[in-house]
Amino acid sequence: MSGEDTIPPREIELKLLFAHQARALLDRHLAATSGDGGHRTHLVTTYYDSPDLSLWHSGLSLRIRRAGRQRIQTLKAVDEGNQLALDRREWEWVVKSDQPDLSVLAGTPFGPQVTAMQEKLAPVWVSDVHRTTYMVHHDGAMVAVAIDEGCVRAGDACAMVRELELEIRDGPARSLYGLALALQAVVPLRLGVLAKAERGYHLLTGAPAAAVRGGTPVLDGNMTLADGFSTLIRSGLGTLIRNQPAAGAGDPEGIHQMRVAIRQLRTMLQMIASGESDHSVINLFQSELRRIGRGLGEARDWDVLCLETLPAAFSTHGDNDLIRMLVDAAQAQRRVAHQQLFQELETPALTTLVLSLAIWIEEAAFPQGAGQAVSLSHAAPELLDRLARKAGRKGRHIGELSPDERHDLRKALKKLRYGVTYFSALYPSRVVETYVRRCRALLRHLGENNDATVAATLIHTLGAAHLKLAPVAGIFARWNDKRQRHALHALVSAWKVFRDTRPFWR
Ligand SMILES: O=P(O)(O)OP(=O)(O)OP(=O)(O)O
Repeated sequence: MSGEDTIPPREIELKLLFAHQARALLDRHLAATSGDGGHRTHLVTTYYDSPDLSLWHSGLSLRIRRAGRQRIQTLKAVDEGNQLALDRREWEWVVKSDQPDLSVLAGTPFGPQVTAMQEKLAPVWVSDVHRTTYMVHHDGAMVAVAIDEGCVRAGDACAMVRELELEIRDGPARSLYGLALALQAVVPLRLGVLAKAERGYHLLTGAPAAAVRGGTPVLDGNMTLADGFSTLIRSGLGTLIRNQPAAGAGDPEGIHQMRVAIRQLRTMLQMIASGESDHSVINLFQSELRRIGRGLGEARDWDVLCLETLPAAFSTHGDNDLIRMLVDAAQAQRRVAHQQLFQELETPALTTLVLSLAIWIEEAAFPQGAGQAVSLSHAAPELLDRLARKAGRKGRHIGELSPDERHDLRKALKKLRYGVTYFSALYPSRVVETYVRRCRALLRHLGENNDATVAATLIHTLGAAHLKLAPVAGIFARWNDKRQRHALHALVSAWKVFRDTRPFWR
């Protein structure tokens, strides 16, 4: 590739993780599929940056790779998208030494920025992998399938690498998903999202994998409804998978973001289903999303109790043995919920679901019937009306709703808020903002209510398992009832304001 290209060269690849014992089977399968024994190389790649890692912080990685006698310098602009596959701008040059040659960067948009740091650049981490590459034809595409085994090193720290990289060489990028799913049928695989440079960064700094907030893709009113749904689902799948490392490390925000992504995906599938007569495929996706969402939900409930509710409930009580016992018992249950979640995330089920959903939308298995070909701006009012009507129905007699009915209202309102946010670019921002602000206020009070209801159930479970905790569970119950009464009061007022807000899409 040349640094002079006006269209930046891109690298689009999907990473998959596999277990050690799957290696031999993978090689046999790929050798049979590609019709050759694979090409083996030993790649030692040194990444360069300044002591304060400014290249990394500005989304760049600069490296020199030794493969045999050859040295290749690569500049990659870190993927900022939110898709399943990593999609990065990449420039490569053959160079003569192990020192970066910055003169060649002049043809890239980052030349001046990197050159200004010339004096400061030094090796920061190294990836050392044995790679076997197979060229595989799949569904009209040519894909380089590389099996990498080795490690990433930073100082004395080292992390094992065992991954499969599927890189599109020719043909549509969506073929990566189909190939990944085909390989998934041969050996259990899990989607991986950390580039080797990212692993080096975590090793060097000790920073854990961070949660990623799912952005809302901006939709254009001229897009078809089907394209709008595809864009949203792609983005939801990206958020789901990209939070897996943080969630798998027990980061509450990673777990939270995965749960939010599941809810959003379910909302979109429900919107798609509303225009279709055959729901069988959508129902399958929904039930798997619901199942995985349940594990995330349980872990999230214990997180909220331990990290927010209990500290707030006992903030004025000082040190007390029974309170400590209650907190310890809650923490123990939280660990159990996390363990169950980690086990689930270690299975290939999430990867299978995500790849199948990606294929379903990319390969137009995605339903195009019942008005999905109309423009978004044409379809949005009807869709939003439907969501608003449902929320309106569930909010009637708000002051008298049971906890379950309030929960239903909360779910309906969340769907409405997602819908409003997705289509917000189609309307003037001022009117959208007022509507969203009021909807959010309502959801906040419903959330407080829900937290109180969930907390009461969880504390009841702990109290039943440890009878000694009865007095402290009683103190908690009084505090919890009081905050729930406040939240209910605020909810009724917020509902009246929201109910009188004009739907901006009409
Ligand atoms: O060989 P590449 O360019 O795919 O790069 P890599 O060493 O596999 O690193 P990354 O994890 O960034 O794809």
